[in-house]
Amino acid sequence: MGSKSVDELLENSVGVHFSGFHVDDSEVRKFEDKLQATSATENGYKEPFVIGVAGGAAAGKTAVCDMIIQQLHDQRVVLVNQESFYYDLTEEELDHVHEYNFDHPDAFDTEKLLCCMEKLRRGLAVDVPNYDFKSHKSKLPARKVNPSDVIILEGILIFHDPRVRAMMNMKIFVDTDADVRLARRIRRDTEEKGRDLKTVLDQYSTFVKPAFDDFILPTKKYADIIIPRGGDNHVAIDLIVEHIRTKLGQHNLCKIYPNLYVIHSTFQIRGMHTLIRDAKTTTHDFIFYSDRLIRLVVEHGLGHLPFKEKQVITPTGSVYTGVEFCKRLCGISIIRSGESMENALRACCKGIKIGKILIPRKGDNGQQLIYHNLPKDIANRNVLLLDPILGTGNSAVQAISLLLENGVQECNIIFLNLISAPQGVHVVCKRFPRIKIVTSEIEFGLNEDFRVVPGMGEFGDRYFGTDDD
Ligand SMILES: Nc1ncnc2c1ncn2[C@@H]1O[C@H](COP(=O)(O)OP(=O)(O)O)[C@@H](O)[C@H]1O
Ligand SMILES: Nc1ccn([C@@H]2O[C@H](COP(=O)(O)O)[C@@H](O)[C@H]2O)c(=O)n1
Ligand SMILES: [Mg+2]
Repeated sequence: MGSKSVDELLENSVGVHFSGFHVDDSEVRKFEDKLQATSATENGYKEPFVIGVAGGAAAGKTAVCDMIIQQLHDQRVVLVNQESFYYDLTEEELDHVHEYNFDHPDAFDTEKLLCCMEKLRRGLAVDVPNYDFKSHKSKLPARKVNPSDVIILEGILIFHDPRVRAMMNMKIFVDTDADVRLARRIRRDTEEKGRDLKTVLDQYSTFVKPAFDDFILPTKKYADIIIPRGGDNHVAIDLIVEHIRTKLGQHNLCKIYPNLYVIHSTFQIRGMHTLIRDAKTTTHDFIFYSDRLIRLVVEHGLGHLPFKEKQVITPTGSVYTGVEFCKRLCGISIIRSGESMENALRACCKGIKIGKILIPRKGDNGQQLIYHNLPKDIANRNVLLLDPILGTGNSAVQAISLLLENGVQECNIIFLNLISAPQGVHVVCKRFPRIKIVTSEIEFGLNEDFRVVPGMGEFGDRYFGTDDD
C-alpha cells in the first residue's frame, strides 16, 4: 500500500477534524505497511539518532553504553549488540570451536544486522537474535526490540562495514590499553563464560590480538570521538550525552519549519500523554491530564508573544530588569475541541477575550459553513488559536484564512495544539510560513481515514463526555 501525499490527503479530506481512536489491528498493519513504503522523513516519523560504539573486546564498550543509557534516562534508548548477529556454528565448526575466529568480520551476519537496523530506523519493531556464548548459537526466544529515539549499536567490528557506518549519526571508539583488555577478558571469560585460562589465552594470541590489529584498530579512524579509559572517562561521557540531547531536542519537522515549536519532552509529559491516549482512561482522568498538558502548551505559547523590557524596584530597593506581558491579545477556539483549551488560557491571561470559529464537516450539498464570533478589534491583536489536534490541516487553514481576512497579521498568530500530524504541519506551515505552531507531540501521521495516529480519539467527545452513548 502506498502512502498518500500531503496534497492528495488535503484534496480527499472533508474537513475531518478528529484523531485516531478506534485503531484496530488491521489499521495498525496498514499503517505499518505505509511506513514501510515511505521514508522516515517523508511521513514525518522522527528518525532515531544512531550511535556506533566500537573498540577491542573487553575495552568497556558495554560499560560506556550503559552509562550513556543511564544518563539519557528520559529518552527511549535501545542497545543493539553486534554479537547478537554472530552466525550459528555448524556441528562441524562446533567440533573444532578452538579453531574458529570469532574476531573476523566474516563471523557476523551483517546483512541481517542491516535489515534489523533499517526497520528500526523506519519505526518498526524487530526480533534481534539472542546469541548464547556457551553454545555459540542463537537461542529462542529472540529479543523484541521496539523503535526508539536513540539506537546504540555496539560491537568490536561495528565500524567495519561502510553500510553500517553510514547509518550512524555519531561514532565512538573506546580506546583501552591492550593489557587492561586482556586482564578484563581473562576475568570475564573464566568467571562469566566458564572457560579455562589456557583456552582464553590461546584464543587471544591466535585470533583476538591479530584481529584487533588487522580489523578493529584500522576502524578507529572512522570515529568522531575516541574515549580513552572507557567508562572511567566521565567527562567524555557527559559531553557525549549533552551532544545527543541537543540533537534529540529537535524533531525533523522543526528543522524544516523554524516556526514549529515542540515542547521539551519529559517523563511527566510522556506520562500524561500515555494516560490521555489510553482508550481505557475515564472521562474524569482524560479531562484532568488533558488540562495539565493544555496548560503547559498555553504557557509555552505565551512565551512566544512579543515582550517589552520593564524595570521594577524590589522591596529591597534594588532594580530588577524584567519584561512586561503583551496586553493586546485574544484567544480564538475552533469549536468544539478548541473550547477545552479556553480555561487554561483564561487562567494564564486575566480577562482575555476569547472568540470562536465553527468549521463543521461538509454538508450534503458540499458547502462548508463557517460560523465565527471574533473580537471587533482582532486586527490589532496577537491571536492564540486553540485546537488540541492538528490533523490534515484543513480546518486550521480555514480558521487562519478567516483570521487573515479579518485583518490579523500572519506573524501575530500562534496556533496551539496538543498533538500535530506531520501532514497538517506541512499544510499549515507551507501556506502560512509566518505563523507559529506550538505543540506537545508530533504524531506518526494520518491513517487511510485521515485520523491522526497514534492519536487520542475524538478529543471533543472524550473531553466533554459525549463518547459514552
Ligand atoms: N572502567 C572499568 N573498570 C573496571 N572494570 C571494567 C570497566 N569497564 C568495564 N569493566 C569490566 O570489564 C569487562 C569488559 O567490559 P565490557 O563493558 O563488557 O567490555 P566490552 O563490551 O567492550 O567487551 C566487564 O567484566 C566489565 O565489568
Ligand atoms: N561464541 C563466541 C563469540 C564471541 N566471542 C568473543 O567475544 C568477543 C566480542 O565480545 P565483546 O563483548 O568483548 O565485544 C570477541 O573478542 C570474540 O572473540 C567468543 O569468545 N565466543
Ligand atoms: Mg560488550
